[in-house]
Amino acid sequence: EQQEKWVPRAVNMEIIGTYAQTELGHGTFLRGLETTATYDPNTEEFVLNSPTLTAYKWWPGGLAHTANHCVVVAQLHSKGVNHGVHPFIVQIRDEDTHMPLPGVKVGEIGPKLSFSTANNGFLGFDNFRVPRDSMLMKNAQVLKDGTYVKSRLSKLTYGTMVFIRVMIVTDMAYYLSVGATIAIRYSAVRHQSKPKENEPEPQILDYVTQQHKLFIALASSHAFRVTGQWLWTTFVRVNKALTSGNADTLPELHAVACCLKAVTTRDAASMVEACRMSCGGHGYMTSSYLPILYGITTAACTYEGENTVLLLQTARSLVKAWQKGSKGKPLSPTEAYLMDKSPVPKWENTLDGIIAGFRRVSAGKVQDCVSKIDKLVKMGTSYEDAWNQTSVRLVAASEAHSRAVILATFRAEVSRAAAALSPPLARVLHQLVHLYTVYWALERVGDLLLYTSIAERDVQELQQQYEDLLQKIRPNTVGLVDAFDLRDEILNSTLGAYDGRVYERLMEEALKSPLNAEPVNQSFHKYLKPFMQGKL
Ligand SMILES: CCCCCCC/C=C/C(=O)SCCNC(=O)CCNC(=O)[C@H](O)C(C)(C)COP(=O)(O)OP(=O)(O)OC[C@H]1O[C@@H](n2cnc3c(N)ncnc32)[C@H](O)[C@@H]1OP(=O)(O)O
Ligand SMILES: Cc1cc2nc3c(=O)[nH]c(=O)nc-3n(C[C@H](O)[C@H](O)[C@H](O)COP(=O)(O)OP(=O)(O)OC[C@H]3O[C@@H](n4cnc5c(N)ncnc54)[C@H](O)[C@@H]3O)c2cc1C
Repeated sequence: EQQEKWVPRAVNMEIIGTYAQTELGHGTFLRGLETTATYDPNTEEFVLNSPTLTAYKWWPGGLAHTANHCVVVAQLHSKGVNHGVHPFIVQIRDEDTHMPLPGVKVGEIGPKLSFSTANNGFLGFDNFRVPRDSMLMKNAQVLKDGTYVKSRLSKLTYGTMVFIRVMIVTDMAYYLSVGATIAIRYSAVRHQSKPKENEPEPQILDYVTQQHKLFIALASSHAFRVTGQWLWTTFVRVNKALTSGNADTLPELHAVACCLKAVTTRDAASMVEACRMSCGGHGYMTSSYLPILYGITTAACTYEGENTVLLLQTARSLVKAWQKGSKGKPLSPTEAYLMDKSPVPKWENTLDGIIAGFRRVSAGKVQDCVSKIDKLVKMGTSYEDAWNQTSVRLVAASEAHSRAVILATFRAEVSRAAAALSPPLARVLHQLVHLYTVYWALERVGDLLLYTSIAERDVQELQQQYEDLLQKIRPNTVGLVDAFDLRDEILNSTLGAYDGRVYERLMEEALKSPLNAEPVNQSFHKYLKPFMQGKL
């Protein structure tokens, strides 16, 4: 019924909404949100209120001037009882005049690192009344007399966030494809230095250090696209089960969505920054689009769940799985490897060997965390304090788990798809899987030395494998980014345009600057000249 009321109006853009959950005082700790929705049975309305400054909603995208409705997450009070946070759909602006409704205080939060077009806003309520059916009642309900009917599963309130986190993994694949396209095309056009005096300046793409900076971004885009597809399929399956009342697989989805969102956003932000730096000074130009792209990707490390908090959510699941498995109980498919108690096998410098190695690392880290927590608790430390004292290791265990999931998924999905591909295409994609896997083995060689039987000669061989792969991928690099098929209008970059006219585009953009409208800028007469004449 509520969907019939609201969805058609949202689809035809009569309703422009945003998701107003975060407040000035709380973004992570949802149970600490202060906005209240108090039910009045006499009028069958909820009274929304922002009792403090920190209760003001702060951040929602489009809230300042675009949205005329929003989903507000508030503490639901009925018959004198606080039933916790629940979502409400609330009209905040007049649909004709767009004026804020009486009792609504709304505005823009100010300049940010990026997302300058998102008009993120603040929102406060002063005893603002909304009808009872504003409460989104799919999970929990409030009856006309104020009786609260609890959700069959309180965690379903958090469901929106799982959906967006699942989408973010695929978003990161896209952003990395943009960054890699810009930086690799620029690196094919840019010539610099003379390592061989009797030869012309080479393409900077031929410097192996440049390949080291950029090819991992290219490979990660494919890894995250493939992992994002797998995660979406998992989400659809879990959601289907939820619809029929079965929530058994929700905890596993929540855990894997948390760590994949955290790891893919952090990797995307750091790799886009590497793409920017690989373009030298021109990468620092706004017209290159790389600074803006960095601002977009680094924001994802914070929104939809701050990365550390999410990694700790996954760690919570891994510790619980370890404890469950230690009692002989079955584990979820993505965590089942934690109970592999077989002896550490001889190390193999193969994809399967490395993936198995990362699973050993994750399981070993989880076991170390459980042991440390148990030891602290036995010494009289509270579980909460023991958890906090172990949290750096817990985050690392979560990251290792996430990497094992990405490595295994990337390899499995490309192997499965390869049969339907032309041999040359299959070969190139396998090279990207190989590069991605060996890159992370070398990045985390310390962990592999701690938890597997990898030896020094294996590491040396992996380093050589990696350098050989850079050489093999080089000839196909520009073709691989062209294959993303990103139009110039989408890339929005002087460095990444398909025609490679980098210098002409840089100059064209520079000349558009208002500061070039006149040969002597007015600042000379207002400030420089008086200063030079000692009058300032
Ligand atoms: C193109 C670009 C577009 C950009 C758009 C950007 C839009 C951005 C929007 C936003 O940022 S919206 C706001 C996002 N905010 C968050 O994600 C908040 C993050 N915080 C939390 O999720 C929670 O605070 C917390 C981390 C879960 C901790 O809260 P709490 O202490 O109440 O919970 P716990 O005791 O840790 O866990 C309770 C229980 O619930 C399970 N659980 C938690 N979250 C979920 C979930 N999302 N789905 C399913 N289950 C969840 C958790 O595992 C615990 O279960 P048990 O272990 O007790 O069984
Ligand atoms: C670009 C952008 C768009 C956004 N859009 C929206 C939106 O549309 N709607 C919306 O509701 N919100 C939105 N947000 C807000 C976003 O969801 C929050 O900023 C995010 O959830 C983090 O919460 P916080 O800002 O309170 O940070 P905090 O939680 O205060 O984090 C600060 C630090 O504390 C640490 N910390 C917090 N809790 C723990 C813990 N339990 N254990 C260990 N460390 C901890 C964190 O790791 C972090 O280092 C947006 C934010 C950004 C940047």
